[in-house]
Amino acid sequence: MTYKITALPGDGIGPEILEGSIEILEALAKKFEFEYDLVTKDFGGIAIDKHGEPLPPETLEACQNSDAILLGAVGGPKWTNPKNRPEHGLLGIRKSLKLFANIRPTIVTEATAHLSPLKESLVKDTDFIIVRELTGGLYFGEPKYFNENQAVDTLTYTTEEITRIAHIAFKLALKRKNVVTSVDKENVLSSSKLWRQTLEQVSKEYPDVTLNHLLVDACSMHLITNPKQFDVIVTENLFGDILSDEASVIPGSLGLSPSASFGESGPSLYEPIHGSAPDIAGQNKANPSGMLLSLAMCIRESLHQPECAQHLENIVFNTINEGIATKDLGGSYSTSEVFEAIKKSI
Ligand SMILES: NC(=O)C1=CN([C@@H]2O[C@H](COP(=O)(O)OP(=O)(O)OC[C@H]3O[C@@H](n4cnc5c(N)ncnc54)[C@H](O)[C@@H]3O)[C@@H](O)[C@H]2O)C=CC1
Ligand SMILES: CC(C)CC(=O)C(=O)O
Ligand SMILES: [Mg+2]
Repeated sequence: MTYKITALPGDGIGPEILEGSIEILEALAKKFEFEYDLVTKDFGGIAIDKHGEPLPPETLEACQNSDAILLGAVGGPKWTNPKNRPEHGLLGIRKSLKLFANIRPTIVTEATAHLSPLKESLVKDTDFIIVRELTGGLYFGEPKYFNENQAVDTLTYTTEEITRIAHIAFKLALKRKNVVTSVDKENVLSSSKLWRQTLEQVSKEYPDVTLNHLLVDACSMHLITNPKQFDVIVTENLFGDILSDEASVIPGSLGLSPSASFGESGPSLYEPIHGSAPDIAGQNKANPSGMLLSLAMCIRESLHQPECAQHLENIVFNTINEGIATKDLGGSYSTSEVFEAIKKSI
């Protein structure tokens, strides 16, 4: 079977980390003897410049006809029109492909604990997954507008939206340590009251899984003071966005954290959790690890090559442990030097 992949490099450091990762995929496919067809499409700010919109129909169609999508990052100071921003393309693709479940893992082994700015003893053996609801909540709620005197965003969740993401979290926990921590703001938000109530309801179908609840403000503290307590964290769109950037500090850098987004069916999307990093774009300084670990998730989940995925993950961490790392991890290597070292290891 030849899998179809659409690559969306996007803006800023997006092309820098995705183009090198595509070369790594080529090398891995040769070694592990599998085939794929890859097309690259305009997306984000570059698509606004070339086609007048961040998610042109041709790009969406290519994604819809793919098994997997690899995405760099979008956005930047050049595109500030509130009605036509690169970020709208990102929300658009997630909604159009119904990618409601965003999986963001945080893993720290004995070998990688030294990379964290936090105490090694505190982070060693951390292994949790944030399951972020990705197509509801504040980013999508209507009405949404701003004028001179007032701005409105709407936070809406339905029982159906909460139920389907809850099932993802519980099923994941069954394959892990059987603990789900649901994060909300139930003390003040109506949507969080429904969230908590629905999580309790769904939990009845998973008697072997323990369900805990945390308010989001306290969770943000627990995450970096005792990250080992978590197994699966499930939360709504905005909280998951914020908590996952915070969680990226635990293994060492925002540039290290991967993600995968799934729907009920259709293509899945793989992207690092960081943005286009305009402050370092074009300088060959970006850490490509988050992109490469997202590629590994793609190879495992969409290309069904678990050995290859494991091989890539091992190489990414071995390379860093050999000291071949970018500045965000305390190293002095460029993006292209890291890619070269990884290619050699394959
Ligand atoms: N999935 C996406 O495409 C996302 C896009 N964005 C967009 O990206 C743009 C920039 O947003 P920021 O708030 O600056 O967030 P950012 O995630 O792009 O950068 C935050 C900080 O982390 C650093 N950083 C990020 N990725 C890195 C990497 N791979 N290696 C080394 N350092 C890295 C940056 O240099 C910066 O100092 C905005 O337009 C934002 O809307 C933000 C988050 C996600
Ligand atoms: C445009 C934002 C919602 C992107 C982002 O920060 C994310 O998905 O992590
Ligand atoms: Mg984010």
